[in-house]
Amino acid sequence: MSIQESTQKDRYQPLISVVWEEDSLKLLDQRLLPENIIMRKLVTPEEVWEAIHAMVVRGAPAIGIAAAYGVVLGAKRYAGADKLEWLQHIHKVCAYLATSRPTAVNLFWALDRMKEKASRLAASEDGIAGFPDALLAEAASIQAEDEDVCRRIGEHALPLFSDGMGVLTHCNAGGLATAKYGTATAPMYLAHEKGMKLKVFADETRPVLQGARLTAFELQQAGIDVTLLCDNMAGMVMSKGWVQAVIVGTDRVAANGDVANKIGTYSLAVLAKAHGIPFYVACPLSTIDLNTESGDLIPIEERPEHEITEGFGKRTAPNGIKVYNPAFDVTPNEYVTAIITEKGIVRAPYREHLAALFR
Ligand SMILES: CSC[C@@H](O)[C@@H](O)C(=O)COP(=O)(O)O
Repeated sequence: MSIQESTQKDRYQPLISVVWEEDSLKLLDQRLLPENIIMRKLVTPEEVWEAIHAMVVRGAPAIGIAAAYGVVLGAKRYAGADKLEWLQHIHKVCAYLATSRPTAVNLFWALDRMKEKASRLAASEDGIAGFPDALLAEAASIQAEDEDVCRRIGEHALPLFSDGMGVLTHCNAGGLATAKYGTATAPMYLAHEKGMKLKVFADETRPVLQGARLTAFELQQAGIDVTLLCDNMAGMVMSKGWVQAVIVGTDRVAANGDVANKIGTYSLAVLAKAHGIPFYVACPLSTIDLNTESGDLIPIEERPEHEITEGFGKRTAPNGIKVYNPAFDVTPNEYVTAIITEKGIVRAPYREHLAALFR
């Protein structure tokens, strides 16, 4: 991957993870946070593929946004004048970007949207010269809409919280994973804006540490009360009565309400149920996949073993040890108290109520 680096000298807040600037895509390298704030400049779809695969950009909505801009970069390569050929070229670029990560359905959703836009352009009377700009406008809309959607998720979720509540979250479903606000963190930001004080507990989130490196970082930067926990401390903290709600994001919700999210989410949901604590999932409609009937059909990414054996930059396991490293797990719908979307709060029976959101 040939990625050019440019360092942001001044810290700004909130950090925006995906930026289109001067005909190129700039991604905040989330692997390097919180120590280094580095934007990487990408100019080809291959670089975007690698950035998604290597988790330079991560989090379901941000992956979708980055991929949409990847299609724009791919479109620039077509030099011919044949509309059908151009459309075939766009389909090829989309099919390629779709192989970068398997679980977050937002990736496929965003690529489908780019393909639909390309089909409309190809069928129009417009000249092919204007197509790249039209595709860029579509990618920019995906990003702008995500910011609005996340804010609306926050507005719907806010009444579930009250001053002084302890709220536990896992992984990073924050501003860094979206255009802004995040999904699970949106009510935290909105509560903060309104002067409501929540006590947030952020799970460290082994093995990649999105909770420690990203959630703890972005909430702390925003001035929100956040306490970092190792994943195996959640039960103890719940048993002390410090947590009144769990809220997480998701990479894909199946038609029956089963939820795929960062590995460790399922254990949290079971713990929450055992302690009588509501377990909320916050996501945009673009994360709900009615074409996947149930959670067991969601493709779960397996990641390299070094994330576990050398996760802290130092070998912490014997050489040659067998390793299992699924990046996500599936929480069965019976553990999910509610799913909070931009269209409102959905409760069981999920199959019926999720389908109604799309009518
Ligand atoms: C709003 S982001 C929702 C999910 O994508 C998030 O919770 C998550 O599991 C991200 O996993 P990651 O592997 O870091 O991409």
